[in-house]
Amino acid sequence: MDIDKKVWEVLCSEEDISNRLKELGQEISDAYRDKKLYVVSLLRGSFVFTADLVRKFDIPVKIDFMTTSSYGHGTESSGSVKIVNDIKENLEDYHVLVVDDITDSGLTMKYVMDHLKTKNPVSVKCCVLLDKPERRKVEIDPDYVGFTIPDKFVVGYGLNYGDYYRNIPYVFVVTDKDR
Ligand SMILES: O=P(O)(O)OC[C@H]1O[C@H](OP(=O)(O)OP(=O)(O)O)[C@H](O)[C@@H]1O
Ligand SMILES: Nc1nc2[nH]cnc2c(=O)[nH]1
Repeated sequence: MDIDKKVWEVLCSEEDISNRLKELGQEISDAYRDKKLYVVSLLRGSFVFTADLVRKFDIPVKIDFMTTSSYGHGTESSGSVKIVNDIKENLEDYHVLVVDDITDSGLTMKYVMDHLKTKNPVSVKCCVLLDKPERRKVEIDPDYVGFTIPDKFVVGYGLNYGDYYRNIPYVFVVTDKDR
């Protein structure tokens, strides 16, 4: 895909995202009030979403990061998820909320949640900004979803294309100029 020969179509604007994050932040705060919450954010894609989401919480929270990788520079999952960097903290006694930018095939989230369960937390749930259920290869139904989106490769707000565009403050899809 040569991105210069494409049209950018905004799918979730900055305003859409900001409004939805306020709702999600409240919902999650209410669900975990008086519980010990540990957010585990999956780098690299979720760094923008996590930073904005946790600032909407009105409860205390611990935050750590794992680096996972399965797409490389392409638009299709390699099918195998790598944990490039694991978290160091002991999760016993904590309710874990895994935060990621997108669930597509579901392979990353399933793999990470199964991995974190071996660390004996009280519970493991997940929150994703974008859910693309049409693409699922494994059974997973995210607990908190910002937006359910169609089967399109999306970019921006943390999501990359060829290692670029993560800093664009909204989510967009790329389509052919002559469409
Ligand atoms: O549901 P899946 O098909 O597994 O896809 C979702 C994963 O793909 C992307 O990560 P990627 O492996 O591209 O690494 P990145 O976070 O560095 O962008 C994205 O950030 C999710 O973690
Ligand atoms: N940038 C990007 N990464 C992904 N990883 C899984 N699905 C997607 C997607 O639609 N866009």
